[in-house]
Amino acid sequence: MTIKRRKVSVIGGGFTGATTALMLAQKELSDVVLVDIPQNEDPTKGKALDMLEASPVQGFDSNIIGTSNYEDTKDSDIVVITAGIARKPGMSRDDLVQTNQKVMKSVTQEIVKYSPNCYIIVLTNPVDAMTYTVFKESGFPKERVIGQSGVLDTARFRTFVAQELNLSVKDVTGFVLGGHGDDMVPLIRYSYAGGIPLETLIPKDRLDAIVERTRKGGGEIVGLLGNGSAYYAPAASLVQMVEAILKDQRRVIPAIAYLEGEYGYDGIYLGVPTILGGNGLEKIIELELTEEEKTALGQSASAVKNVMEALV
Ligand SMILES: NC(=O)c1ccc[n+]([C@@H]2O[C@H](COP(=O)([O-])OP(=O)(O)OC[C@H]3O[C@@H](n4cnc5c(N)ncnc54)[C@H](O)[C@@H]3O)[C@@H](O)[C@H]2O)c1
Ligand SMILES: O=C(O)C[C@H](O)C(=O)O
Repeated sequence: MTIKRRKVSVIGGGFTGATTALMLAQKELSDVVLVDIPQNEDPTKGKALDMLEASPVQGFDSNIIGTSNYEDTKDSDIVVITAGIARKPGMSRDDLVQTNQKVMKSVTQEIVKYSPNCYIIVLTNPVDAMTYTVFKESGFPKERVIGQSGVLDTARFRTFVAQELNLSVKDVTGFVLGGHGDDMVPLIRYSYAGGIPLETLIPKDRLDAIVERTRKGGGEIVGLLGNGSAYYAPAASLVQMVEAILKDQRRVIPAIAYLEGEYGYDGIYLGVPTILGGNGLEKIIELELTEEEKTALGQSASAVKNVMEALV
């Protein structure tokens, strides 16, 4: 019996795509195929070769190639989509919808052609609506098409809480519900430091400030970078999701999932707590929400629905 190496293709070889490829290889999760448009083929090959040349120093054995030929993605276990444009200062994620919808449709057709059994994880913004676009275009079951936002938004929240309390980030847990926009809903009631509820450790006004900073976390980085958006923490977030599926970890991870009645929503993709494992999105965890939390989630869902109405 031959044991096959795992293969992850990353579509879009820009900041998030290239960083994701490197992090996947550094963890030896799979071989990696980094795909960009034909005009960028040489720089994409160059990035992949440069990463590969880091492997003897760092001691990882994953292969990495750069390409614009989708045949190279054949039989991928997981395909991550980071292709498209990113926002610049003064723009919202929703301003990207028209351009990126077209990109989602074309790359999905190629993905499906060569890897009809893969799992797809979407990063491209506006990510809730782009995940929906990929779901429709692929014809895949909902368990195999998910989007990334919650791991990143939660990571930002955990970072700010750890800074506030001067504690290890490892001891801080939390999670964020809803769409990946400024109306996202960090759930304080379910957030802890070493098992101790945050509400008992941080005064309300400070917690409110942390929630607000989390909501605007993407914009804070866009403002600082000046010519693009975050990529290190987004790439790390994608890698956590890929790892949960490839290793069948059954981790509780906030992901953008297709809702069919859960939380009172039907036919939209929205960030919710899920179980990710070898079968992709194995379960959506439904929590009892307070009236205030339901209202906040409703606002976030309305923002996602508004973007979905702009889809063609
Ligand atoms: N969901 C999230 O949490 C999250 C986090 C970070 C970034 N993003 C989004 O991810 C996307 C990528 O961000 P980035 O910083 O990597 O941008 P980037 O501009 O650095 O890279 C995008 C790459 O996609 C390529 N591309 C464009 N059209 C393509 C196509 N048809 N096929 C293949 N490749 C194509 C471009 O040539 C470019 O190299 C943006 O939409 C950004 O908003 C989302
Ligand atoms: O903010 C952006 O445009 C990119 C990404 O969605 C993020 O949250 O960092």
